[in-house]
Amino acid sequence: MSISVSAAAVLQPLTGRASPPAYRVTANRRLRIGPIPSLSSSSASKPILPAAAMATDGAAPAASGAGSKQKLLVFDAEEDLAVSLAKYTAELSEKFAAERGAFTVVLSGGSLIKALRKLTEPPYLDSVDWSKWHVFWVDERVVPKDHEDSNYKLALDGFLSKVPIPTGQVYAINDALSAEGAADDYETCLRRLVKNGVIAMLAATGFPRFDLQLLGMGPDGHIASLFPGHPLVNENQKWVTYIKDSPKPPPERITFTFPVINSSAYIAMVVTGAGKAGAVQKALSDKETSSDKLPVEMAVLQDGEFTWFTDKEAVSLLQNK
Ligand SMILES: O=C(O)[C@H](O)[C@@H](O)[C@H](O)[C@H](O)COP(=O)(O)O
Repeated sequence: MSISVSAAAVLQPLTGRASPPAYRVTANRRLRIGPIPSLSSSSASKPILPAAAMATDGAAPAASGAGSKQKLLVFDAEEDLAVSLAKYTAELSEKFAAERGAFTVVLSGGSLIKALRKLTEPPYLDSVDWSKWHVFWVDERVVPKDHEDSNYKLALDGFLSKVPIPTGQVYAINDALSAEGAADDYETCLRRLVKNGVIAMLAATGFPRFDLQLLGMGPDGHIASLFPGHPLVNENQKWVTYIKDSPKPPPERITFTFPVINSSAYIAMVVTGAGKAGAVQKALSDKETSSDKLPVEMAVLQDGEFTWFTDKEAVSLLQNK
C-alpha cells in the first residue's frame, strides 16, 4: 500500500537536545509516500517514512486547507513521545507568550493528560512562563467537576495541580447547568475572551483561533465529542455545542465544533496504541474522495500546523504488507 499525506519533500530528524530520535515530515505540498519500512526495529534513529518518498507536484492537498501543514511523528515508546510533546508545547508557549502575551491551550480528556506529564518536571516546570497560559477544554463531560468522569478533574489531578497556572485562567465548564446551558455558557466565555484579546480570532473564518489544541483520538476516529456518523460533525455555526447521546460514556457532553478546531494555529494529535491503528491508517490513507470521513479526517486546519504524535503500534497498519 502507499499512503498520502500533505507533506513536503523534506524528511528531517528532529534536532535539539531534549528531542527523542524521531523524524518528521515538514509539510507544504502533497507527497505520495511509498511503502513504509518495517517498524519492528527497536532503533528509533531510522526514519519512519522512507527516504524514497516522492513528491507529486501540482496535486491538491488531500486533507489540508490552503495554509495547512501536517507532520507525522512516530516514537518507539510513549516515554519518548511524552518528552517530545513537552518540548513542542514549551516552545509554542514561549513563541505565543512573546508574540501575544498569552498562550491559549486547549486540552482533551483521555490519555493525553498523562502524555503531558513531562511538562510538570524540570526543566519545564521552571522555564515555562505559566502565567501566560489560558487553559480550555475541547470537550467536557457534563458531570460535577469532582466526578471521576470529569475531564477537568483528570487534567487537574494529572497536570494543572502541578504547574502554577493562575486559577482564573483555567476555564472549566459551569457544572451546575444542563448540557445545553453549559455549552452556551462556555461559548459566551470564549466570546468574551476573544473580545478582550486573550483568544485570537481567525479573520478568514470568524471563529476563535486557539494557539494550541492538544487532542486525542478514539479508536473509532472520534475527536473531542465529535463522533462518526453523528450530525454534530456538521455543525458550522456554533462555537460550542452539546451532545446527549455520546456513544462513549458518559452520554452528556459539550464540545467545540469543527470550525473552532480547524481555526487553530497548532494541533497536536496524540495517538498511541494498536487500538487506534485502523483509524490512523484511514486518516493517513489516500482517500480524499471518501464520503465517510472519520471525524479525525475532518480536522483540517485553515491556516496552521497539524502534528501527529504517534507510537509504532498506532501506525502499525501503515506498514507495507
Ligand atoms: O472526553 C473525552 O472522551 C475525550 O476528550 C475524547 O475525545 C478523547 O480525547 C478520545 O476519546 C481519546 O481518548 P484516549 O486517548 O483515552 O483513547
